[in-house]
Amino acid sequence: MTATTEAPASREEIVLAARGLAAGYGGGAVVSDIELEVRAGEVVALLGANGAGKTTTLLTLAGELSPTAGHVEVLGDDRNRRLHQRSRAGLGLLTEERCVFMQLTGWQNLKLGRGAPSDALAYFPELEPHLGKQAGLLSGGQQQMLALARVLAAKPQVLLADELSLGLAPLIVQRLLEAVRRAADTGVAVVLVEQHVRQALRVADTVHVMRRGRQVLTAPAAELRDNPEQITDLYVGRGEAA
Ligand SMILES: Nc1ncnc2c1ncn2[C@@H]1O[C@H](COP(=O)(O)OP(=O)(O)OP(=O)(O)O)[C@@H](O)[C@H]1O
Repeated sequence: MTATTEAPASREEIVLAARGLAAGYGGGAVVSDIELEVRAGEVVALLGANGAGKTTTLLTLAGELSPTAGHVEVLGDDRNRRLHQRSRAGLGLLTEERCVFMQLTGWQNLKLGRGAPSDALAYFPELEPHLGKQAGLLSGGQQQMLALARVLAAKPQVLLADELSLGLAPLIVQRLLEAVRRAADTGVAVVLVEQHVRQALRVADTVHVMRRGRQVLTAPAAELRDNPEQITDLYVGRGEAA
């Protein structure tokens, strides 16, 4: 759930940052030395092979996990806040599990959000004819659109999205990522964890590639679009600076 209690951030303002961040499970760090800045209107993609530490990083940015070192700043607040507190301040999170109430209808799902259903439908008008159905009976793509629409309708200042595209057809992935880009173009700061490298490069401004819990490349997406293999090489350690 999200809320918008802060004044909207101006472009170029850093609204989310990780400084020397380390985090993990049960006291041990599985990600370390994470340095990241996200400005209003910017889409930052976290890429990397399975197990590289993308989700762990995202959950720590959200406040689901506490840092074991370093800190996260959200909208100027560098205290170790929990997810519900960051949500109240204007952070929206979509986790890998589809954030949809399967027993409720599409409409009920939208009404449970903090934003207006009409704002949600402005992102995905194709959902409208299906909103009377129980969400559990919608397709995977429709469920994901519903989840993203509900979060975006709440007008978050920061959106963290983990593998929106998991198991979905390329055209749906494109739709979802285009909506994320549109939201960023209205000023939302976005961090996107994505497996589809080419699709991510199309919408991202900045890319961080992770390997074994560390950043191995930070670069403007535009520099990588013609050579996405450079990224997947890094997944397996090829092309990494010695
Ligand atoms: N709940 C957990 N408890 C213990 N270890 C975990 C937990 N979740 C993830 N890990 C471990 O942390 C490391 C990083 O996992 P993480 O999910 O952050 O990677 P990822 O890059 O998001 O991978 P994927 O693309 O497969 O989701 C992995 O070694 C993983 O096994």
